[in-house]
Amino acid sequence: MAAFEVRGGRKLHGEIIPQGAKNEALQILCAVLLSPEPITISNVPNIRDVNKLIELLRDMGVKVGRVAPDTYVFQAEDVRLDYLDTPEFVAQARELRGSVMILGPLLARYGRAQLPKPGGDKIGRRPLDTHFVGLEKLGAHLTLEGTDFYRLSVPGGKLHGASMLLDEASVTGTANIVMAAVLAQGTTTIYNAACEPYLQQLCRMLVRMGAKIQGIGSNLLTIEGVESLGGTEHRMLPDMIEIGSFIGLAAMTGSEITIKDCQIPELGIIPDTFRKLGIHLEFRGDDIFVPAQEHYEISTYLDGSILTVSDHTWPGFTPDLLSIILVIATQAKGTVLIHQKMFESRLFFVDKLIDMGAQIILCDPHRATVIGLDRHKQLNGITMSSPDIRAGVALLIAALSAEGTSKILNVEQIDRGYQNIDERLNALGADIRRV
Ligand SMILES: CC(=O)N[C@H]1[C@@H](OP(=O)(O)OP(=O)(O)OC[C@H]2O[C@@H](n3ccc(=O)[nH]c3=O)[C@H](O)[C@@H]2O)O[C@H](CO)[C@@H](O)[C@@H]1O
Ligand SMILES: C=C(OP(=O)(O)O)C(=O)O
Repeated sequence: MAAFEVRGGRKLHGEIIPQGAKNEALQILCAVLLSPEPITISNVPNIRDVNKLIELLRDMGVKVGRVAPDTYVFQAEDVRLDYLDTPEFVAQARELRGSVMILGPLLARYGRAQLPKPGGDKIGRRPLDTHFVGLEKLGAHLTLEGTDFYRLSVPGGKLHGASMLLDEASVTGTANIVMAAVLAQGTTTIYNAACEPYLQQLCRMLVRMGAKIQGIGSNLLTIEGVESLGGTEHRMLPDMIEIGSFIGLAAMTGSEITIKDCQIPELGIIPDTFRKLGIHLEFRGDDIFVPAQEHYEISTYLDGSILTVSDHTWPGFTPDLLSIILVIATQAKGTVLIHQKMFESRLFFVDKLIDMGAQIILCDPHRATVIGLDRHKQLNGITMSSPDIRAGVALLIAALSAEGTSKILNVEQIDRGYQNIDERLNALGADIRRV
């Protein structure tokens, strides 16, 4: 297990370029299974989860060529369905959440698919029912083996369009159903579809491949199935969670940082949510400039009551940035209630922040009240372990702002989603050693 040794208390300075988006990449990579023609994808982040999915696709028979450090060409001409029966496949698919999105494309193109319960962050229950109910509505037949192996087949070989109202706007669930519906016979309508930018990116890529999708960006998608899809080129958006993490890092360490090429219109309410914590952000063209701020003050509601920051499906605030919001609130002036509605085990990492000296009350698994220290007292460096990808980065931010040295164990969690984070932050003046 790798660890980071972090000497805190340094001011960072300079420019940083966000990586391509992890959660977009996982959708887009699965979509290459839909066509026998070459698909070129650029701005691919070099991170564990993405590399594992690329390896999985290669092992399934997809031709993979790396034509530049961040650009790959994929061609799924001969997919080896027999690979799905091997223990190697099961082990690979279990390692990341994104593997679940091979189901839709495989069913649409080959009429069969299977998967063990996928991996990803252990942050509470992560049901897949929306995926399966949607695929069943399109005509797939699901067989469950135990509670953690799913086999799907399509009697007659071809999916059929259907109308459906999803019980929740699941991101990967919507992606799976869309990828199945684009090659189904007839028309599919998906109401209560997730509509976040990465899903819009997926839909736009599918349209360039020949799919017929209407309503992109809304929660009502209408898809007219086509016979086959062709190749295309696609460029990944910058990772909005990384952008938010850098904003948080700058605020917490009192540093001046410019985050380059953010595609600001795609960030939704993320910038304004940071502003509610009193963090100044300036848009300079497509860059976000975060000035060094000695103090930042959490706003209240108009009637003076304590602010709540909570997650919601897009266009609400993403759950993946709540851990970052929570950590930066520990050094703000004022109080905020963090309400993580979607996941029930994502706030337990606050114990580590409390050990570092932060003032936090974990009210219940979903809610934590943070009473900001307003820098009257710095956090203390400690040894801690990274429980999940976003808590891991929140702890890294805490360690970079803390007095003394911290050790963060289990940084593989951070490596799942942040590209060379130690080197990139050291280039801004941080002192992080991988040990
Ligand atoms: C690989 C990938 O893309 N992972 C992201 C994806 O996961 P993923 O697609 O797995 O997450 P889902 O959107 O399915 O659901 C997230 C959680 O929220 C709950 N839920 C969801 C929708 C809803 O309307 N109500 C509700 O309560 C679900 O039960 C689940 O517990 O989306 C999540 C929610 O943005 C992000 O945290 C993950 O980083
Ligand atoms: C929860 C996350 O990832 P995954 O769904 O891959 O576990 C995340 O990216 O914050």
